[in-house]
Amino acid sequence: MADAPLYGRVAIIGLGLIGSSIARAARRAGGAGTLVAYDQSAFVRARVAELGLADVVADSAAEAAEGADLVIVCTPVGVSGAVAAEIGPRLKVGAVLSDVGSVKGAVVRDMAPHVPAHAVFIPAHPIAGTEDSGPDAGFAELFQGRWTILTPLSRADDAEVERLKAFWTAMGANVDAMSVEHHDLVFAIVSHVPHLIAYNIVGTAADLEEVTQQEVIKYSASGFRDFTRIAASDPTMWRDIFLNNRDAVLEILGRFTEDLQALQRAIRWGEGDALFNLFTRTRAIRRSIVEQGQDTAAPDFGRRPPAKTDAPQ
Ligand SMILES: NC(=O)C1=CN([C@@H]2O[C@H](COP(=O)(O)OP(=O)(O)OC[C@H]3O[C@@H](n4cnc5c(N)ncnc54)[C@H](O)[C@@H]3O)[C@@H](O)[C@H]2O)C=CC1
Ligand SMILES: O=C(O)C(=O)Cc1ccc(O)cc1
Repeated sequence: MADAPLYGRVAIIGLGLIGSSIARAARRAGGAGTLVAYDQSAFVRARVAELGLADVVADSAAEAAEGADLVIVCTPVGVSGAVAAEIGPRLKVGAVLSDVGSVKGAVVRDMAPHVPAHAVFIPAHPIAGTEDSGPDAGFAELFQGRWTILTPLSRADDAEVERLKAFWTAMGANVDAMSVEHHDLVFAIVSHVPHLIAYNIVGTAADLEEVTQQEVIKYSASGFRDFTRIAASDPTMWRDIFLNNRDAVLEILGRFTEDLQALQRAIRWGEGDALFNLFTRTRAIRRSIVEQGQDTAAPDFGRRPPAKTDAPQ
């Protein structure tokens, strides 16, 4: 990290898990000269002050954005357009506006119209998080060794994209760039639909009358436990993700449903080879993720060493 901070004044709007982690990580990395925070919740603003997460706690998003070199919107994606409408007119010449939303197409659609020509909008998405929310859930190491995806809108922004990339790199992230459309399809399959499946299976178990709530909790030291962690993720955030990445999620869900029906058929007709071949392929995917060190987001629920053989038992 160079002696001078990458940005003089950084404003963070929304100080939940991600916003407060950026505040902590940016301060530790020396990425910001002055940190300004605003959250619509008075409770969160008070907590940010108590925890000393920012130099200034502003009374409105517009006040936070005033004079900032970098503004990062860290709210649920459903309100990012309204936040941009409020801060857009207050962005100074040369300011960079960014976000952390899990969806990019809808965020660009909703935010970009409010960005003045004298500012630069660079959407971003850190692929790091937990099932927890709020300013107390954040931590400075959250982005360490994780990807952050930038979806720049124009080659004209290249110099600012490099500076934002350096900001995320200083916080420990690996940074990649891709188009908005590609982002939304990729994260529909690797993040959004898996969350939907977790919400669904936990909901199905909760609704089952023969299995009591007690047994669900008692015997959940298996795969189901991993699903319950994911299904504990923030309801507002995930409602907004599904409503705002509708097309990509529906496309992947369509394929998923077809594949699930094929599995159903294989079980019904005793097609063991079809099951075995799929499970062998999926085991290889898991192993390559582990080898690449990308399995550190979730707690380790008693993982056993891999079996020695892949032959059917
Ligand atoms: N939680 C996760 O694992 C990840 C979340 N994201 C994205 O980060 C964003 C924030 O998520 P979290 O930090 O997890 O949520 P969170 O629920 O912990 O924090 C969101 C904060 O935004 C505030 N807020 C809501 N509306 C606001 C408004 N109009 N003006 C100002 N503040 C407002 C809330 O009071 C809350 O403190 C979401 O867009 C989400 O898609 C991205 C990567 C990972
Ligand atoms: O907690 C988990 O397992 C996550 O998958 C965290 C997460 C949630 C949403 C994102 O857009 C990125 C990461």
